[in-house]
Amino acid sequence: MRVLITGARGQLGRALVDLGRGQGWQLWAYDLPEFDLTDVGAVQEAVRTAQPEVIFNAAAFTAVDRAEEEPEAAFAVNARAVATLASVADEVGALLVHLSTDYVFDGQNSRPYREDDPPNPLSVYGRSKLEGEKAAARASKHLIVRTSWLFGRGWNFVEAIRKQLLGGARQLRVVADQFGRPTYAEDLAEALVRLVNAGAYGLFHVANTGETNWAGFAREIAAQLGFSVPVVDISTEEAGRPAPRPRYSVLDTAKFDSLGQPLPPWQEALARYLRATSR
Ligand SMILES: NC(=O)C1=CN([C@@H]2O[C@H](COP(=O)(O)OP(=O)(O)OC[C@H]3O[C@@H](n4cnc5c(N)ncnc54)[C@H](OP(=O)(O)O)[C@@H]3O)[C@@H](O)[C@H]2O)C=CC1
Ligand SMILES: Cc1cn([C@H]2C[C@H](O)[C@@H](COP(=O)(O)OP(=O)(O)O[C@H]3O[C@@H](C)C(=O)[C@@H](O)[C@H]3O)O2)c(=O)[nH]c1=O
Repeated sequence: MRVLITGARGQLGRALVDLGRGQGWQLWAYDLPEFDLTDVGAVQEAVRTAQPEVIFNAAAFTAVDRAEEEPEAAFAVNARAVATLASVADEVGALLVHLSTDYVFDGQNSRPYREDDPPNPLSVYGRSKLEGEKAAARASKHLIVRTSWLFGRGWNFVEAIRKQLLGGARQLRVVADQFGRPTYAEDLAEALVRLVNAGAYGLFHVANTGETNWAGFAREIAAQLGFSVPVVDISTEEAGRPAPRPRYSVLDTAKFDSLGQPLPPWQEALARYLRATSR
């Protein structure tokens, strides 16, 4: 299969590249600085040269707090560049696989969010990703996958907690009033390939099984790393982050799960990630 991957050195991008090499794909893998998704000419040239059957767009502006200060940059990558990709995907007849986020929801639900629940993003990042979904949906062949709380090779919440623990923190203070589903990039990459191979299109929610809050996630990370450092529950207000985040953004993955196997429990996925990244 001829495959083009953007954001190839990001968490998901790396997992996709590894998976693709193992499956013998003909791969075109791009990322900053040599490839800028916001450069229309560069995107057109890359896609026209590769003539891919599938484009995985794993590139994004993912700094949620920084996006509040830099909306133009966030919208350029997360929304406008996706419109370019969608139109050039159509030109070469490629399937566009695009990633989105639980942060398109406002978190007011009391049950997990389904694909047809109305989005209402609270943050610049969430709004830019929702615009990106609309742009991706204009490609005649598209697969849009919302996921959440990703950890993979790169910078993520697990690494932020590990850094504090290794730095000798005597306690951690972590938000306990935001709920979601942690997801391992390797498992997500496999799920994307399964969806593509099954000929799926449209919108899907994909995440590891189970749900927690950030404090619960931090406790599990500390326990699996062998630290007995206490994790103190704090509120979103106490954390004082610039970007508003949904209080409850648990994704309902029944549509994906019904195609075959649900992804493994997030605790088991975390154990695999920690083994793979132990130093
Ligand atoms: N991380 C998460 O918790 C979640 C992520 N998602 C979505 O999943 C997808 C993958 O996320 P994830 O792997 O974590 O992302 P990462 O931030 O790990 O990787 C994104 C990659 O895109 C690159 N990139 C940024 N801007 C450009 C640009 N203008 N041109 C080319 N490449 C660019 C980044 O480069 P550089 O690092 O140099 O900026 C980085 O290598 C994204 O669509 C994201 O919105 C959804 C839910 C949760
Ligand atoms: C590291 C840390 C975070 N927190 C809080 C801050 C915030 O409210 C929450 C999450 O922190 P982070 O900033 O690491 O995570 P955040 O960047 O909000 O993660 C999001 O990223 C984007 C890209 C997505 O699409 C989402 O699905 C989600 O994964 O935890 C603490 O309270 N204590 C801590 O020590």
